[in-house]
Formats: sequence, C-alpha cells, structure tokens
Amino acid sequence: MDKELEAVVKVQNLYTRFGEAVVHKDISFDIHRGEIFAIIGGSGSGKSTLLREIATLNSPSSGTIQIFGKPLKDLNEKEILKLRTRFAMMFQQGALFGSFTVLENVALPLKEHTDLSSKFINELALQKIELVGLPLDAAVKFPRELSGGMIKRAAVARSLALDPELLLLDEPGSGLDPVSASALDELILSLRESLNLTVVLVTHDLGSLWRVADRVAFLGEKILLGLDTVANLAHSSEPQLRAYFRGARGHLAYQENTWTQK
Ligand SMILES: Nc1ncnc2c1ncn2[C@@H]1O[C@H](COP(=O)(O)OP(=O)(O)OP(=O)(O)O)[C@@H](O)[C@H]1O
Repeated sequence: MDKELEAVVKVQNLYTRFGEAVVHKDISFDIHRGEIFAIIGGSGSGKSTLLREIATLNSPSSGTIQIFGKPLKDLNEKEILKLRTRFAMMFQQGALFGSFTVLENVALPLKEHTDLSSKFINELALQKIELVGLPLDAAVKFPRELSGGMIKRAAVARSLALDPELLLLDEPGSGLDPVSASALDELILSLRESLNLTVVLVTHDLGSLWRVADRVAFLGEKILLGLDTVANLAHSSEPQLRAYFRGARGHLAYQENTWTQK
C-alpha cells in the first residue's frame, strides 16, 4: 500500500446514544487513503451503527466525523448529497432492485446523478460489470437469476458506478460459501489496487479479515479496545481481543494465517 497518510475519514471523540443506551464512548481514529480498514467486535458492539454514521445515514450524539476533510455536522443537506456521490455503501443483502436487470441496476446511480446519454450510461455500466469480473451476459439477467456471489459482484458494480473514492461495506461476505467469500476478498483487493479505493468494511469473517484488512478497529465495552494490524490484535493480551481471536473460529483463522504468513 502507498503510504500517503491522508485521512479520508477522521472520527474524533464520537459518542452514540440511543435513549439511555450508550453504544459508543469517545471513539477516535483515522482511515487513510488507499487503506482497507475493518471494523470488528462482538454482536451489538456498534459496528454497523458506526459505519452508518460514516455513511451520513445516522448522526452521532456528539463528536465529529470528517470525510475528505469535511466535518459532516457542518454540511447542509445539499452538501451532504454532493458528498454522497464521492462514496458508496453496500449493505449486507446487496440490495439490488429485483425488477431491474443487472445493467439497469448498475446504470441507476448514473441516471440519477448525471446528465449523460443513455448510450454512454450503458457503456459505463457495462465497464463496471466487467470490472467486477461478471460475464457480460449477466448484464441482461435479473438478480433472481444470479448466484449469491454474482449478486454481490453486481452490487459492488453498482457501488462503483459513480467512481467513488471510498467504499463502505457492511458484511460483504455474509451468506456466501467460503469459495465465493474468498473470491469477493480478491475482488476487494484488486479494486483497491486498480482504483486506489479506500475501503471500510464491517465483518464477522475472520478469514476475510486476515486476507484483506490493513488495519482493524476493535469495538468492545463501547470503546475502541484496539486499533492495529490484524496480526498485532491477534497477539494482544487484552481479554476481549484474546477471546475474539482465540475462540474456535478465530483460532482456526489465526493458525491458517500464521502458517501462510500474510
Ligand atoms: N436505530 C436504533 N435505535 C435504537 N437502538 C439502536 C438503533 N440502531 C442500533 N441500535 C442499538 O445499538 C447497538 C449496536 O447496534 P449495531 O447494529 O451497530 O451493532 P453491531 O456491532 O453491528 O451488531 P451485529 O454484529 O450483531 O450486526 C445495539 O444494541 C442496537 O440494538
């Protein structure tokens, strides 16, 4: 990875409360351009909420989030809409429109946000479909005609439609078999390489974590319990981190990856 340490996302002293319930307490970290940054932690530790806050879909109770140097709380609605064209978020289910073909799904953001001709939009959409490794005949298929792995690729293609600088992925591998999940990891790595994308992902998949993440934020006890490479976190003596990485699944991923040495 190129070591330009420009902060694409900057989270400072972030607190999140839902009523009386505190989810995040004083969380701060930076995500650098070109980095693949993972957010992990136990169930209910606030991973998806944090990702939604970065995606401007939820507001934190206090603290600041800056994206591309812009503090989100200073932006008006129009500026938020403009900012949203510079990043894309892919939700767990992929969320393609079932009544649209893959091509129509990928073309949709271009139709909404540009004045380009239909012909040019279709050409651009086809390029994205090719970029994510889908066969071109998938373009005319409906989501129900695709495998789980192909649906995820199509959703990634749609996320890339407006050439975002930042891609936010919530559990990208969920529901995939291990081979398709691993192919999706390869896609994420290759997109980072070819497009210099910054990627933030929430994941429960430890195999994927070892394969793709440059750095990892571990949420627990409402705070940021760890922020480091996956190898360093896996060796941490912090009890929650130990339990996470030395649990049965964590242990397997740990062994595999210390044998193959990432
Ligand atoms: N809109 C909301 N209103 C009230 N509580 C919420 C809301 N969104 C999230 N929460 C609560 O915030 C906490 C964190 O939820 P979140 O979905 O961010 O956790 P998570 O770490 O992503 O969990 P999981 O790994 O199970 O998906 C949970 O206790 C959840 O119930």
